[in-house]
Amino acid sequence: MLSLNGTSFLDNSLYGVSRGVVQQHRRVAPPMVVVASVSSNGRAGDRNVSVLVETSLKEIRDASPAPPADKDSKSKVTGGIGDVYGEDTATEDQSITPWTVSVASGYPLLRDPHYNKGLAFTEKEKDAHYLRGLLPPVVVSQELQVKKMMANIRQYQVPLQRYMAMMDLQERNERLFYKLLIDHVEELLPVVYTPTVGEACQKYGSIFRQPQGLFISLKEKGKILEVLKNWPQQKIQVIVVTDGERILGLGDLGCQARHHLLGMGIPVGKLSLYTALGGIRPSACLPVTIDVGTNNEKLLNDEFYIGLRQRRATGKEYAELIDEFMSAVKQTYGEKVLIQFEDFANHNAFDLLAKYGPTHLVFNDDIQGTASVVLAGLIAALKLVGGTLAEHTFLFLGAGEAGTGIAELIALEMSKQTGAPVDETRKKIWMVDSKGLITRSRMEGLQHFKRPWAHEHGPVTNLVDAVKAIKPTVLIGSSGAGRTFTKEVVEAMATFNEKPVVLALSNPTSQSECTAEEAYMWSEGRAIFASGSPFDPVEYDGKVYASGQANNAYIFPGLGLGLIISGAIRVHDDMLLAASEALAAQVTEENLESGLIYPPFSNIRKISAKIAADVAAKAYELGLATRLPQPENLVAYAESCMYSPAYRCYR
Ligand SMILES: O=C([O-])CC(=O)C(=O)O
Ligand SMILES: [Mg+2]
Repeated sequence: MLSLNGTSFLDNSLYGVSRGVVQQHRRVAPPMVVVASVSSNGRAGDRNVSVLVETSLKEIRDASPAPPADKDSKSKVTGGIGDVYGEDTATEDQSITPWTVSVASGYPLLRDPHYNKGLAFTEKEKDAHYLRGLLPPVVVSQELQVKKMMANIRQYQVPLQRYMAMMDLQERNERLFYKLLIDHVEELLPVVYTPTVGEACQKYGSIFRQPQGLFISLKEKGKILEVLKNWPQQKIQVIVVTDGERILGLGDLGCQARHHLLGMGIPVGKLSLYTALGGIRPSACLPVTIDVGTNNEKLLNDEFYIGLRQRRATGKEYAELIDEFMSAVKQTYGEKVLIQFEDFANHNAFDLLAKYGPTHLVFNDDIQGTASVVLAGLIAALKLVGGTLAEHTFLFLGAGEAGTGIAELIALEMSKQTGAPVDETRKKIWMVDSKGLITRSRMEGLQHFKRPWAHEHGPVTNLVDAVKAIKPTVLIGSSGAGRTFTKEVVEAMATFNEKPVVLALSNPTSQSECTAEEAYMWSEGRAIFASGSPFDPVEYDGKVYASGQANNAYIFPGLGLGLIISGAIRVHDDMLLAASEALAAQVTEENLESGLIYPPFSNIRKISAKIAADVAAKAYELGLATRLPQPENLVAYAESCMYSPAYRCYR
C-alpha cells in the first residue's frame, strides 16, 4: 500500500508534480492516503480530486504489497482506499495504464461518495484513515444502513421527496445507494426512474445540487476533447447522451428544468440502471447533455433556466457539434465505448443512428431498446393468445422512434421465422399518426421513417376508425400522448379479440395511452396489458390484475453488459433479437398465469446476465467481438463481471 503522510509525501521529490490544488491540499489538516498513478500519456487525469500525483505504475506496484487473493482486487494495483481503477469489476481492461486516482482520508473521505461508508467504517478503518472522532462510536453493517434508509424513504409520501432522498444518498454514499436500489429494485425503480424522474425533470426547480455529468453546449464547440478531459474518470465504458428535445413523452425540456442535477435527470437515471440492473461500475458511466438551445418558450423565458437561452440550432451547426462530440469520444475512450442516444427528437434520432451506426458502438434506446423489450413481451404474450407473430396484426398509435423501431424489429423477427422478405412482413403492421392511418396515398408528405409502413388503404382519420378497419390483435401506444386509448378504442379491441393485447408504452404515467384499470375494465378483464411506466395491480370484478412494465430498462443494462464483456465494436439488429429472446425466455408459466408478459424486476440482475451472455454470444458469432478468447460460460462470466455495491475493506 502506498500510504503516505500528506506533507512528507508532497515534499518527496520522487513524486514530482505539484499544481495549484496541491497547495490547497497542504492546508487541509488530515494527512492523506493516496493511491496514485497517471495515464501513459503523462496527463494528470483527475482534476476533481484534491491531490494530483505523477508517478509511474511501476513505482506504485513496487510500493504496494502483493495483491490480495480475493476476486475483487485480483491482478490490480491496490492501495489503501480504492484501487487505481476506483471500482471493482472484471469489465476493466487490465492492460491499460490507469488514470490518476487519489483518495482522501479523514474528513474529505467522509465527503467522497465513492468511498464514504458513513457509520459502517470499522474501528480499524477509523484509526487507519484518520476518522476517529469524526464519527459517532457505533459501527453498523451495510444491511442495517439499508434498513434505516428504506425506513426513511418510506416516510415520504410524495414521490418527488423519495426521489430527492435517493439523489442525496447517491451524492453521499454511492455504494449504499446502489445496495438500496439493487435490494429493493421493484420499490425504488419508480422512484429513481419513470415516472418520478420525468416529474422531477418537469417540476423541480429550487434545489441546487452538484453537477453529475458533462454539459456540452454550443459554447464548447471546438473544445470538446478538452471538455472530456475535465471528467474525473478516464475508463469510460458507457455514455448516455441526450439533447433534451424529446424527454420521455414530455417534449422539449432543453437543458432541462432548472437546476444542475435535473439537467442530467434522464442520462443520470439511465446510467444508475446500467449499474444497478446491469452491473456496470458507476465510474465507467458518463452522463452527457448536449445543449444546442431549446424551443420551449417557457424555459426560454424562465430566469432560472440553466441552459443556452436560444432556439435550437439545427442543420450544419447541430451536425457539426454532434460530430465533434462523437469523434472526441472515440479519440478519448477508444472504439469500445458504448454511446447510448436517449430522448432525441425523431428528426435527429434516426439520422444519428444511421450515420454513426457503421462507425461507432452506438445504440438508440428509444428506437432499439424499446423495440427489443416490446418484442420480448410479444413473444411471451403469444403463449397466452396463441398463434405465431406472423399470424397477428399490429396497429400502432404513434409512428416515431418507438413505434417504427418496434415495428421494424417485429417485421425482422417475422421474416426470420417465416422466411418471407421484410417488405412482406411489414404489411402486417399498421400505423396511425396525428393525421390518421398511414397509407400509400399519404406517401409524399411522409417522413422517411414512416414510409415503410404506408400500405394500401382508404383514408382513415382517427384511431377508433383505424381499429375498426384494421382489426388488430395487438394495439401498441407509442404516441407520447396520454389517454388516447379511449373506452371506445379498447372496447373495439375487445369485440373482435378474445384476449386483446394492449401496450401503452408512453412515459411517464401521465402520458400513458391508458391506465391498467381502464384496459382491464373496458375489456372486461380480458386484455393482456403492459405499460412503459408501472401501474399498481388493479381489482376488477373481484379479481386482482397485475400488469408488466414494457420498459427498455429490461434491455439496455444487459445489452450494454454483453457488448462490454465481449468487447463488441458495433451493435447489430441480431443482438437486439437475441436480447428479446433472452428476456422472453425468463417469463415463467407462473408469470403468464397471472397475466404478466415480463418477469418481475426483482430478478433483473440475473436476467441482465442472461441477456448479456446471449448478446455477447451473438457478437462473437458475428465477428464483432474483440475480447478473445471467448469465455466458455458466458452467463457465469457476465455475472462475475458485475459490479457489487458491497462495501470494501480499506486496509
Ligand atoms: O425512460 C423510459 O422510461 C423509457 C424511455 O426511454 C422513454 O420513455 O423515452
Ligand atoms: Mg427514452
